[in-house]
Amino acid sequence: MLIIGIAGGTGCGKTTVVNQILNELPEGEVGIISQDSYYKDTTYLSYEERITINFDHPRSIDFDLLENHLKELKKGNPIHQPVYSFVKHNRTGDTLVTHPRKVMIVEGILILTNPELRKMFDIKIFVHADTDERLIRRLKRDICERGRDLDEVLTRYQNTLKPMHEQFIEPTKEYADIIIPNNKHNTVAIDIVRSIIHQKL
Ligand SMILES: Nc1ncnc2c1ncn2[C@@H]1O[C@H](COP(=O)(O)OP(=O)(O)O)[C@@H](O)[C@H]1O
Ligand SMILES: Nc1ccn([C@@H]2O[C@H](COP(=O)(O)O)[C@@H](O)[C@H]2O)c(=O)n1
Repeated sequence: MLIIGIAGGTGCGKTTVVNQILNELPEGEVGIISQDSYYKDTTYLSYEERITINFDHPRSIDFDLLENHLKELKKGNPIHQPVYSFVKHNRTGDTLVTHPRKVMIVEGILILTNPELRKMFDIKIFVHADTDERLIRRLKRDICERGRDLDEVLTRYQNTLKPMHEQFIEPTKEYADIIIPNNKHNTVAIDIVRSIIHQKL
Protein backbone atom coordinates (compact mmCIF):
# COMPACT_ATOMS: atom_id res chain seq x y z
CA MET A 1 0.00 0.00 0.00
CA LEU A 2 1.22 3.45 -0.96
CA ILE A 3 0.25 6.11 1.60
CA ILE A 4 0.29 9.74 0.48
CA GLY A 5 -0.03 12.52 3.07
CA ILE A 6 -1.36 15.85 1.83
CA ALA A 7 -1.01 18.80 4.23
CA GLY A 8 -1.33 22.58 3.96
CA GLY A 9 -3.15 25.42 5.70
CA THR A 10 -6.90 25.73 5.74
CA GLY A 11 -8.28 26.82 2.37
CA CYS A 12 -5.08 25.99 0.48
CA GLY A 13 -7.10 23.52 -1.60
CA LYS A 14 -6.24 20.08 -0.15
CA THR A 15 -9.73 18.64 -0.71
CA THR A 16 -9.86 20.13 -4.18
CA VAL A 17 -6.43 18.72 -5.05
CA VAL A 18 -7.48 15.27 -3.80
CA ASN A 19 -10.63 15.38 -5.94
CA GLN A 20 -8.62 16.48 -8.96
CA ILE A 21 -6.14 13.63 -8.42
CA LEU A 22 -9.03 11.14 -8.21
CA ASN A 23 -10.52 12.43 -11.45
CA GLU A 24 -9.63 10.09 -14.28
CA LEU A 25 -8.21 7.44 -11.93
CA PRO A 26 -10.12 4.14 -11.90
CA GLU A 27 -13.00 4.43 -9.43
CA GLY A 28 -12.50 2.72 -6.09
CA GLU A 29 -8.74 2.21 -6.50
CA VAL A 30 -7.68 5.04 -4.20
CA GLY A 31 -8.94 5.48 -0.62
CA ILE A 32 -9.28 8.77 1.23
CA ILE A 33 -8.81 9.50 4.92
CA SER A 34 -9.58 13.00 6.16
CA GLN A 35 -7.92 14.33 9.29
CA ASP A 36 -11.19 16.16 10.02
CA SER A 37 -12.79 12.78 10.79
CA TYR A 38 -10.32 12.42 13.67
CA TYR A 39 -11.20 15.53 15.66
CA LYS A 40 -11.51 14.21 19.21
CA ASP A 41 -14.95 13.16 20.38
CA THR A 42 -16.26 15.98 22.58
CA THR A 43 -19.73 14.68 23.35
CA TYR A 44 -19.04 15.32 27.05
CA LEU A 45 -18.92 19.08 26.33
CA SER A 46 -21.86 21.42 25.71
CA TYR A 47 -22.18 23.15 22.33
CA GLU A 48 -21.12 26.44 23.97
CA GLU A 49 -17.97 24.74 25.29
CA ARG A 50 -17.22 23.05 21.95
CA ILE A 51 -17.19 26.30 19.96
CA THR A 52 -14.33 27.52 22.13
CA ILE A 53 -12.05 24.59 21.16
CA ASN A 54 -8.88 25.47 19.28
CA PHE A 55 -9.40 23.25 16.22
CA ASP A 56 -6.07 24.25 14.71
CA HIS A 57 -3.92 22.88 17.54
CA PRO A 58 -2.51 19.33 17.19
CA ARG A 59 -4.03 18.34 20.56
CA SER A 60 -7.53 18.62 19.01
CA ILE A 61 -6.80 15.58 16.83
CA ASP A 62 -7.02 11.93 17.91
CA PHE A 63 -3.72 10.99 16.25
CA ASP A 64 -3.63 7.62 18.06
CA LEU A 65 -6.85 6.54 16.37
CA LEU A 66 -5.68 7.82 12.99
CA GLU A 67 -2.39 5.96 13.34
CA ASN A 68 -4.16 2.74 14.42
CA HIS A 69 -6.54 3.00 11.48
CA LEU A 70 -3.66 3.37 9.03
CA LYS A 71 -1.95 0.34 10.58
CA GLU A 72 -5.16 -1.71 10.21
CA LEU A 73 -5.53 -0.65 6.57
CA LYS A 74 -1.91 -1.63 5.93
CA LYS A 75 -2.70 -5.07 7.38
CA GLY A 76 -5.59 -5.33 4.89
CA ASN A 77 -8.42 -4.70 7.37
CA PRO A 78 -11.31 -2.23 6.86
CA ILE A 79 -11.75 0.61 9.35
CA HIS A 80 -14.69 2.66 10.62
CA GLN A 81 -13.76 6.26 9.88
CA PRO A 82 -15.74 8.60 12.19
CA VAL A 83 -18.02 11.12 10.46
CA TYR A 84 -17.51 14.71 11.65
CA SER A 85 -20.00 17.58 11.67
CA PHE A 86 -18.65 21.12 11.29
CA VAL A 87 -22.09 22.38 12.29
CA LYS A 88 -22.19 20.46 15.60
CA HIS A 89 -18.40 20.77 16.10
CA ASN A 90 -18.37 17.07 16.97
CA ARG A 91 -18.44 13.56 15.59
CA THR A 92 -21.94 12.57 14.47
CA GLY A 93 -21.76 9.06 15.93
CA ASP A 94 -21.89 7.57 12.43
CA THR A 95 -18.90 5.93 10.80
CA LEU A 96 -17.85 5.33 7.22
CA VAL A 97 -16.51 1.88 6.44
CA THR A 98 -13.23 2.46 4.61
CA HIS A 99 -11.60 -0.46 2.85
CA PRO A 100 -7.86 -0.79 2.23
CA ARG A 101 -6.76 0.28 -1.26
CA LYS A 102 -3.48 0.06 -3.13
CA VAL A 103 -3.18 3.81 -2.63
CA MET A 104 -4.50 5.68 0.43
CA ILE A 105 -4.48 9.47 0.60
CA VAL A 106 -4.51 11.11 4.04
CA GLU A 107 -5.28 14.83 4.00
CA GLY A 108 -5.38 17.46 6.72
CA ILE A 109 -3.85 20.64 8.07
CA LEU A 110 -1.88 18.97 10.89
CA ILE A 111 -0.98 15.52 9.55
CA LEU A 112 2.71 16.36 9.07
CA THR A 113 3.08 17.60 12.67
CA ASN A 114 2.92 14.03 13.97
CA PRO A 115 6.24 12.12 13.75
CA GLU A 116 4.60 8.65 13.76
CA LEU A 117 2.31 9.57 10.91
CA ARG A 118 5.16 11.14 8.96
CA LYS A 119 7.01 7.81 9.13
CA MET A 120 3.98 6.04 7.64
CA PHE A 121 3.70 8.32 4.61
CA ASP A 122 5.54 7.15 1.49
CA ILE A 123 5.05 10.56 -0.13
CA LYS A 124 4.50 13.80 1.75
CA ILE A 125 2.88 16.69 -0.12
CA PHE A 126 2.33 20.27 1.09
CA VAL A 127 -0.19 22.40 -0.79
CA HIS A 128 0.67 26.10 -0.64
CA ALA A 129 -1.61 29.08 -1.19
CA ASP A 130 -0.98 32.62 0.03
CA THR A 131 -2.51 33.64 3.36
CA ASP A 132 -4.94 36.18 1.91
CA GLU A 133 -6.09 33.71 -0.74
CA ARG A 134 -6.70 31.06 1.93
CA LEU A 135 -8.67 33.46 4.12
CA ILE A 136 -10.91 34.52 1.21
CA ARG A 137 -11.55 30.87 0.28
CA ARG A 138 -12.19 29.92 3.91
CA LEU A 139 -14.66 32.74 4.37
CA LYS A 140 -16.64 31.78 1.27
CA ARG A 141 -16.56 28.06 2.07
CA ASP A 142 -17.41 28.27 5.76
CA ILE A 143 -20.33 30.65 5.13
CA CYS A 144 -21.69 28.58 2.21
CA GLU A 145 -20.96 25.07 3.43
CA ARG A 146 -20.19 25.00 7.16
CA GLY A 147 -22.97 27.18 8.60
CA ARG A 148 -20.71 30.00 9.78
CA ASP A 149 -20.96 33.79 9.50
CA LEU A 150 -18.40 36.49 8.71
CA ASP A 151 -17.78 37.33 12.36
CA GLU A 152 -17.23 33.68 13.37
CA VAL A 153 -14.66 33.05 10.65
CA LEU A 154 -12.76 36.29 11.22
CA THR A 155 -12.68 35.90 15.02
CA ARG A 156 -11.47 32.30 14.68
CA TYR A 157 -8.93 33.44 12.11
CA GLN A 158 -7.42 36.06 14.43
CA ASN A 159 -7.54 33.99 17.61
CA THR A 160 -6.45 30.56 16.45
CA LEU A 161 -6.14 29.99 12.69
CA LYS A 162 -3.35 32.44 11.99
CA PRO A 163 -1.21 31.81 15.10
CA MET A 164 -1.59 28.02 14.85
CA HIS A 165 -0.78 28.10 11.15
CA GLU A 166 2.44 29.96 11.87
CA GLN A 167 3.36 27.81 14.88
CA PHE A 168 2.43 24.32 13.68
CA ILE A 169 1.39 24.06 10.04
CA GLU A 170 3.73 26.22 7.97
CA PRO A 171 6.87 24.70 9.62
CA THR A 172 5.84 21.22 8.38
CA LYS A 173 6.48 22.36 4.83
CA GLU A 174 10.10 21.34 5.42
CA TYR A 175 9.02 17.68 5.68
CA ALA A 176 7.33 17.72 2.28
CA ASP A 177 8.73 15.79 -0.69
CA ILE A 178 6.58 17.84 -3.03
CA ILE A 179 5.19 21.37 -2.58
CA ILE A 180 2.24 22.23 -4.83
CA PRO A 181 1.75 25.96 -5.46
CA ASN A 182 -2.03 26.37 -5.52
CA ASN A 183 -2.86 30.07 -5.75
CA LYS A 184 -4.25 29.05 -9.11
CA HIS A 185 -5.36 25.60 -10.23
CA ASN A 186 -2.16 23.64 -10.88
CA THR A 187 -2.92 20.98 -13.48
CA VAL A 188 0.75 20.11 -14.06
CA ALA A 189 1.30 19.20 -10.39
CA ILE A 190 -1.92 17.19 -10.32
CA ASP A 191 -0.82 15.24 -13.43
CA ILE A 192 2.54 14.44 -11.79
CA VAL A 193 0.92 13.06 -8.62
CA ARG A 194 -1.60 11.15 -10.70
CA SER A 195 1.13 9.52 -12.76
CA ILE A 196 2.96 8.44 -9.56
CA ILE A 197 -0.29 6.82 -8.39
CA HIS A 198 -0.85 5.19 -11.80
CA GLN A 199 2.48 3.40 -11.51
CA LYS A 200 1.29 1.84 -8.24
CA LEU A 201 -2.13 0.69 -9.52
N1 LIG B 1 -6.59 26.64 -6.97
C1 LIG B 1 -7.75 27.16 -6.56
N2 LIG B 1 -8.21 28.31 -7.10
C2 LIG B 1 -9.38 28.84 -6.66
N3 LIG B 1 -10.17 28.33 -5.70
C3 LIG B 1 -9.76 27.17 -5.13
C4 LIG B 1 -8.54 26.53 -5.52
N4 LIG B 1 -8.39 25.40 -4.78
C5 LIG B 1 -9.47 25.36 -3.96
N5 LIG B 1 -10.29 26.41 -4.17
C6 LIG B 1 -11.55 26.71 -3.46
O1 LIG B 1 -11.20 27.12 -2.14
C7 LIG B 1 -12.10 26.58 -1.19
C8 LIG B 1 -11.31 25.78 -0.16
O2 LIG B 1 -10.75 24.66 -0.84
P1 LIG B 1 -10.59 23.26 -0.12
O3 LIG B 1 -10.14 22.30 -1.15
O4 LIG B 1 -11.81 22.95 0.67
O5 LIG B 1 -9.38 23.61 0.87
P2 LIG B 1 -8.82 22.81 2.12
O6 LIG B 1 -9.32 21.39 2.01
O7 LIG B 1 -7.33 22.90 1.99
O8 LIG B 1 -9.32 23.53 3.33
C9 LIG B 1 -13.12 25.75 -1.96
O9 LIG B 1 -14.28 26.52 -2.12
C10 LIG B 1 -12.43 25.49 -3.30
O10 LIG B 1 -13.38 25.41 -4.35
N1 LIG C 1 -15.59 22.15 14.41
C1 LIG C 1 -14.61 22.61 13.62
C2 LIG C 1 -13.50 21.85 13.32
C3 LIG C 1 -12.54 22.39 12.50
N2 LIG C 1 -12.70 23.64 11.99
C4 LIG C 1 -11.68 24.21 11.11
O1 LIG C 1 -11.43 23.34 10.02
C5 LIG C 1 -10.15 23.61 9.50
C6 LIG C 1 -9.54 22.36 8.92
O2 LIG C 1 -10.30 21.91 7.82
P1 LIG C 1 -9.89 22.31 6.33
O3 LIG C 1 -10.89 21.52 5.51
O4 LIG C 1 -10.04 23.78 6.18
O5 LIG C 1 -8.47 21.85 6.11
C7 LIG C 1 -9.32 24.14 10.65
O6 LIG C 1 -8.67 25.32 10.26
C8 LIG C 1 -10.35 24.42 11.77
O7 LIG C 1 -10.28 25.74 12.24
C9 LIG C 1 -13.80 24.38 12.31
O8 LIG C 1 -13.94 25.53 11.84
N3 LIG C 1 -14.75 23.86 13.12
